[in-house]
Amino acid sequence: MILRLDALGVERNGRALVRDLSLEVGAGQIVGLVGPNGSGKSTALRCVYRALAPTTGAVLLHDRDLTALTQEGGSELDFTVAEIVALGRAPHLRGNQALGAREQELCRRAMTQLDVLHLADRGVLTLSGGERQRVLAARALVQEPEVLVLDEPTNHLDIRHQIELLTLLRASGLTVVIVLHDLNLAAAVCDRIGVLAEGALVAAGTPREVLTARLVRAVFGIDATVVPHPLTGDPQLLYSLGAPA
Ligand SMILES: Nc1ncnc2c1ncn2[C@@H]1O[C@H](COP(=O)(O)OP(=O)(O)OP(=O)(O)O)[C@@H](O)[C@H]1O
Repeated sequence: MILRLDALGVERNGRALVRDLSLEVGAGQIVGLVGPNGSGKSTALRCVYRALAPTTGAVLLHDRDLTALTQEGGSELDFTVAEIVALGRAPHLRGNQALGAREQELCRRAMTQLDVLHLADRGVLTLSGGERQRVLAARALVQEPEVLVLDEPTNHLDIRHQIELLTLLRASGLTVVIVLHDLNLAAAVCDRIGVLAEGALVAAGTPREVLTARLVRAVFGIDATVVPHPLTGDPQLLYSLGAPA
């Protein structure tokens, strides 16, 4: 087990934002967190990438408590796209060492994969939401991280770029923890899904085990018809709007 959330709890102002959350992420797995707005997904992820210290419990990377490790900060002021992506290599370089040929090739490949190479010399502050999101994904990829933690990485992306990003994640073999709102995309990309409601894990398992009409009704309060995807067999949810008044 690479990553383990062990009875994680986060409290703020006497309110439990995350309660007793335990979840395991195996090597090479893509584990999704889904749930309604405000259910604690981002708060849980913040504990994983150490932006937030849990009130109780722990996040363990290879059985080592992450809160004991140092935190690296990052700022994204007015850098160019190429500079931001290159910053992803910083943890692998010594001091002010410049990027070598292999490093530059890695950055170039990631920018090509995320379709931002043509933006290499643009300032990040001038980008659209989706372009910026893709630049941040390219930076994450060039880090060659042991665990990639992504909070709604498809936010702002058009459907082609959503599919391309998730396809890339699948092909990367990386261990990924990802928050997604789109349950159909979550079903397609995740090996396992954890469902949060009011800060607590209410279901966890494969997409097929978890994404049932009953669970969607109970957690999201909506009716959905769940059908197997005709090509992949993944559960897919069909929604219909209420009848017009
Ligand atoms: N620092 C904080 N102080 C007080 N309340 C907070 C703080 N951070 C988050 N919250 C509250 O905790 C709850 C969970 O927030 P969180 O961002 O984890 O939800 P989420 O599941 O990621 O939601 P969304 O789907 O809307 O992105 C929300 O009600 C939010 O308002």
